Amino acid sequence: MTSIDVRDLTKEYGARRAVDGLTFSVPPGRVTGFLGPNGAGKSTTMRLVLGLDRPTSGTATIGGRPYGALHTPLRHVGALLDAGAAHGSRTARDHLRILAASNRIPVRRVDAVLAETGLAGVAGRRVRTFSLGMRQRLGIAAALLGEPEVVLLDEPANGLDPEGIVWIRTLLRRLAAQGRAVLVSSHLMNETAAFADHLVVLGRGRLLADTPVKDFIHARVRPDVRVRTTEPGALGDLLTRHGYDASRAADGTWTVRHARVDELGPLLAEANIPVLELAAQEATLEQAYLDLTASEAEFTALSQEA
Ligand SMILES: Nc1ncnc2c1ncn2[C@@H]1O[C@H](COP(=O)(O)OP(=O)(O)OP(=O)(O)O)[C@@H](O)[C@H]1O
Repeated sequence: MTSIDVRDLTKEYGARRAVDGLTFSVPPGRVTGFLGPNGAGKSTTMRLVLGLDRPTSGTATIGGRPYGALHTPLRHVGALLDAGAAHGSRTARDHLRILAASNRIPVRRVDAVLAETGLAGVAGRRVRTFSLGMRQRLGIAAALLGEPEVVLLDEPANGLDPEGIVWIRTLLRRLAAQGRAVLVSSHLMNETAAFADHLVVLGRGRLLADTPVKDFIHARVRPDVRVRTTEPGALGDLLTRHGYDASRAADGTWTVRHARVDELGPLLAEANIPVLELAAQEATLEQAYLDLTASEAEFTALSQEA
């Protein structure tokens, strides 16, 4: 079983520290979502893991070895960094055949990944005629060609239509269930919550969080409760008396902040307030993420420096 291990990793471009003392692991059998505002260092970290750039200090290894030390790396690590990477004048099938041959991957895998990524019907078309979504699928096909134990995907949902987004979610879950280590960067918070088990969050090159998705949301955002009643005035009084922070919408619905349904329900029953609706509003990953990264966004840093 192979994992990605990043230890004290730092990368400087001139005076700019893109990655700053980063330590985390991506273990097998789960999807790790890689989040952070623009410029936080996600792509740089992935490039360092893939040996496309040299760290200033620290290490990034796959199964304990740097990428450059792997023979036939596509058989160990599959990556999608830039969907534009395929040669436009080649057909999708030829592109994959060349990759397979140079990595000693059996040619039968070409048709297997074309089928897996929904490209079998367009395999004979030149890549330059592909839409962004089709290129994205081809990049994922290339990443999966060598049945790698480790998969890194940078923004794989880019350019995909809603059906494609559901497909990628299912694919990521399946790759993890097969025991692979999967690291996926994304800007789509709630989409990330739909496929990731675990999150690594960066801000300005530093590690802000390394935690299961569920804990991340629950630790940062306390849920609200919606209450509708035939007696909104009486409900307002009751909430005030018990010290709740609540607000009433034009249609009479109350939103009670940082409350739980099972504490409000008995309170309303005791006060004989008829309930039409009592529902928890689930906190989203987006809320938790914005809360965490609000002070970390690069534009904030820039405006402080200015
Ligand atoms: N080759 C390079 N030369 C100089 N600076 C670079 C280079 N690559 C990245 N940077 C800088 O390093 C920082 C981190 O960039 P990186 O692309 O890794 O962030 P990111 O989290 O992937 O952002 P995004 O979500 O926008 O893709 C940014 O400030 C960026 O400008």
